Amino acid sequence: MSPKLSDIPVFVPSHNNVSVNVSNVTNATGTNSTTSISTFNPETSTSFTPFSPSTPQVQTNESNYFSGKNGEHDSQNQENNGQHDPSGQSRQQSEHHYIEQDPSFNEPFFQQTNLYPINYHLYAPQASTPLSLSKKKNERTVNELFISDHLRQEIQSKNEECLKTVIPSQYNLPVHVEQYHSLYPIDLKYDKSANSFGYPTTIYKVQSNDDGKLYAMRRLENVPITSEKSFASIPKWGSINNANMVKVHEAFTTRAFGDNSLIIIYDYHPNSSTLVEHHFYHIKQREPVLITEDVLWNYLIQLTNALSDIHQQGLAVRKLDPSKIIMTGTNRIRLSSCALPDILEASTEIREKEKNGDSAGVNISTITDKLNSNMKISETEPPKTNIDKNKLVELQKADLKELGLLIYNLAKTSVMISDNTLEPSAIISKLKLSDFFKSVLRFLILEDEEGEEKTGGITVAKLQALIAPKVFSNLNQLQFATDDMESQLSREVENGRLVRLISKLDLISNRPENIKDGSWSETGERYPIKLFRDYVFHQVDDAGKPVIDLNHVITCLNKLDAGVEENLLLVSADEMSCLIISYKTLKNLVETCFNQLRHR
Ligand SMILES: Nc1ncnc2c1ncn2[C@@H]1O[C@H](COP(=O)(O)OP(=O)(O)OP(=O)(O)O)[C@@H](O)[C@H]1O
Repeated sequence: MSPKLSDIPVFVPSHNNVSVNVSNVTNATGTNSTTSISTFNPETSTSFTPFSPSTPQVQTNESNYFSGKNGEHDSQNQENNGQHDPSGQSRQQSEHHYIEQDPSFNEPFFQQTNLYPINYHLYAPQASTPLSLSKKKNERTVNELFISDHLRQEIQSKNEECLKTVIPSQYNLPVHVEQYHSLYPIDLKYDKSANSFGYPTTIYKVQSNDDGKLYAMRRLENVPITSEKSFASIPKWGSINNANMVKVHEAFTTRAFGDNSLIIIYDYHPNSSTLVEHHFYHIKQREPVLITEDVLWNYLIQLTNALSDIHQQGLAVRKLDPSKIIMTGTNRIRLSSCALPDILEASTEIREKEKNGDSAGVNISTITDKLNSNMKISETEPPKTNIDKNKLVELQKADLKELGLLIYNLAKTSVMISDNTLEPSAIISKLKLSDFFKSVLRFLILEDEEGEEKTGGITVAKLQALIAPKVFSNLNQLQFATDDMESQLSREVENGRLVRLISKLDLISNRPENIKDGSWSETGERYPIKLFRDYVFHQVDDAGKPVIDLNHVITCLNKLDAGVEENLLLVSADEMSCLIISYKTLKNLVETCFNQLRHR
């Protein structure tokens, strides 16, 4: 049986009782009471002595005053609000406990924080199957209050990747290469394949000592670069900011690895995978992703976007290989080794000229000397690029053809082709793709010499015009994705607000330096804050089990942060004292106490 509100002994400040009508305090039985009752008034009460009569005035009958709907909780939580029940009578437990939705998860949500690897769902365990929850329209699950689990997991594992380190000596790595330190081999297979560029290649996550940021350092071993003219295109590459290209920062040679390594510094994109890894390998228990027409359109549009900027800068990619395109987020791809083919080709040309007695080259020691004196090649006066115009046009056409071949090869994986003698045109006809897509593929890879003479050949501009209708639907999806991200962000903004509030509450309550005299948290303005903290975080049910209900915590903290007029009933753990106070008053108290703390 629930007690009547009028039976509850009321907190009496040491002076100046203010009588209020408590009609807006919902009592334990859910009916409104109009009993006249004293409220706590911090302005008139500077010190508070907890009311502890020798005979408890609180009726400890079989259910206490938190046992029913009390106006502070939604209908889901009303059974979770029991504080310590001296009678020991147990009450049916709430079905909506935050933890208990997952039977395998027996620990309270904060108890697994130091386990490794990180449990990404620690912050808000996933409801077993959200679809099976029959919720009312106004009801929310815990998951809906936070950033989605999938996105959080993705961001956290990226952050984790950023923090990874190895001991340099274990991997035979230099402690630093120029201003870049904390080298971490990204490709943990540590496989130094020479397939792509003809030189063994490794890629490291590094940190710059200049700006503290992380970068990806690609190293090619033993590259015979003899002139800084090999780096002539780097400033141009560095000036390109394109969403589908990994930004190039600088290039130099170094002897830090004990050889003559060529180094290129790129933006670092944690947890990325190459298209080959993404579509053809099982990595980290992830299934290879199926290549559908939507995926192909998506790649075609993004790569066209990258080529467009690169060609406009008077450059060519020269290498459009699926192992040199990385997936840096959901459906987001980037060209990952730009500038490298330019450097290698320029250095070969220079070496050829040197062999033929041309003095265009500069000795490698000159470059290393410059590097040793901290002079970066990307910062020097850029030597003139000497790709002639006709060659550039040819290279750019080759880029588009390579793009066509890349998409064609990816598309081909979706059909079984037993006859190896089939021409590409016949294979394209067999593909289970729309006619529109097939016509774009034909345009890219089957444009014959004759057609080229008539039309001037393929260019990015022509490709852009051809795929324009698809670009708009892609744009539409992108904008939806941005909307989704924004709504996720707005939820986290709310959570950030609550973290600040919890920090304030914790800074104010139970300060160890004041425990001896008990004068800080136990009396005056701090007392209601302490009781509120217990009310939010330290409730126990009738069986003495802690009530772990995140909904209750968030609801109360939100009301406190908003400073709503609603009153709530706070009871001390020994049930000797209780008080009625509004969230608004509590909010002011928290602010006052926090400011006092700052000026102590
Ligand atoms: N800028 C970057 N930031 C973060 N990771 C990257 C970056 N560029 C590449 N990677 C990652 O580094 C790994 C190795 O890339 P790499 O380009 O060497 O591919 P690969 O398949 O090893 O090719 P190769 O056979 O040429 O060595 C891949 O997992 C790729 O996702």
